[in-house]
Amino acid sequence: PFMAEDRNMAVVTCSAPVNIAVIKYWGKRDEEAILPINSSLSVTLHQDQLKTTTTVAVSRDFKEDRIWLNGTEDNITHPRLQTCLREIRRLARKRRNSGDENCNTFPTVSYKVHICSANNFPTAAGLASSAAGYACLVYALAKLYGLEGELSEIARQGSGSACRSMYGGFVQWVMGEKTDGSDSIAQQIKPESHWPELRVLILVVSAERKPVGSTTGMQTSVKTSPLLKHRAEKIVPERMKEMTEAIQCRDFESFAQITMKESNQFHATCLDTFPPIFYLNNISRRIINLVHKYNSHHGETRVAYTFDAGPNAVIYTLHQHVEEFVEVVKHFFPPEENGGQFLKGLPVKSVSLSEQLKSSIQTDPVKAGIQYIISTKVGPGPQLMEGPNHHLLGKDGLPKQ
Ligand SMILES: Nc1ncnc2c1ncn2[C@@H]1O[C@H](COP(=O)(O)OP(=O)(O)OP(=O)(O)O)[C@@H](O)[C@H]1O
Ligand SMILES: C[C@@](O)(CCOP(=O)(O)OP(=O)(O)O)CC(=O)O
Repeated sequence: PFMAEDRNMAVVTCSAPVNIAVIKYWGKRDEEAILPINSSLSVTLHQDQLKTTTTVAVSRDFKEDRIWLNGTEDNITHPRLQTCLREIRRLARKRRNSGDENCNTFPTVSYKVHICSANNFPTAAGLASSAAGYACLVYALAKLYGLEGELSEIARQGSGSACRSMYGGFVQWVMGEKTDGSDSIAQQIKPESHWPELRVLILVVSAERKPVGSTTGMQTSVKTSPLLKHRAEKIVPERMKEMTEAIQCRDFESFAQITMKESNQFHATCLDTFPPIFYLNNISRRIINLVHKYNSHHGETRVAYTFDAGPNAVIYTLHQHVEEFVEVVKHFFPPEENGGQFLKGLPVKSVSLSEQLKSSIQTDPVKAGIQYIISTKVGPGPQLMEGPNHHLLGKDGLPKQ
């Protein structure tokens, strides 16, 4: 039903979400297969605000495999991209050879593939584009060839964190122990409907490209940081259990505490790396202080921060606290007058702040310290997008427009 047969072309379009880890993945035990030194856990964000869309097409007319990313042709020989293509084709061949009669409804593996992908958020903003990107690619190719079963193992080989974007809601990536990586897979802990009050705010601090990418950064950390080793062996196993329990019980206090401690320890291992890696900047550190002062003013943990390999903050909170916290952010990081829309995503009403709250936070406002906020929530996993209007490739197999 999802294949528009046109000039012998089969085409499928899918979308996939971003995920933000609350137990961080940092460090590999196998670079080639992308096997981590510890398990990790993340929240899948809603695709209404952030998503990758990918169209894949095969045709006997295509002369070679090609890929377009955000409008421009990219290098198809990228090793991780090649691995994902190879693994999907291997599965498709295996199914064909097994004599499955359904497989005649799906295209033959020998045709070349055209891939066209776009992120609806700035790739340069440092918002986990590789996770949504590889999850989307693997999911779309699997739909094209009619493949089912464990696909997170393939997405993992595109980018480690991508395996977690293969599911919605609350997802763990079990590190596994086998050398072939077949047990290093993602699993959903709870679906997106489990904790409807949970909200996510992304405070975009800087749109610059990061100085050290995740892949090389974690390589250096594995080689040089004794703290990372201790963390992987002793701390993460314990925190995985506590975090899973906090999510199951919708215990925001514990969820928030572990999330912040995890972020801080991840950045501590970056500082323990030699030479050290700095992902946080002065604005990031001001956000951390602001969150702690805000929580202590209220005498309970209402918001939690987490930072990945960049200065942008991701805030987890509950819906009843969103309006006040966004107002606090606006007050202490007043937007540029003509800086464009400050709040994107789910609507947030303006409220007034008490003088007491303002004075208990007690820091100097930093104008334009935060560029904009994306307001979103927990969301589902990858989706098949039906209907030809969604396709990013035209009938000629080339990007539209
Ligand atoms: N839509 C996409 N489809 C396929 N690959 C993508 C897509 N978007 C990004 N990528 C791949 O991911 C790379 C960017 O990944 P990189 O790790 O540098 O940044 P990031 O994903 O934003 O951050 P991080 O992975 O550290 O959280 C791109 O160069 C490209 O190879
Ligand atoms: C800080 C992180 O976001 C690191 C993500 O690293 P990547 O998945 O981008 O790394 P590669 O496996 O080398 O592609 C933490 C996390 O998402 O768990």
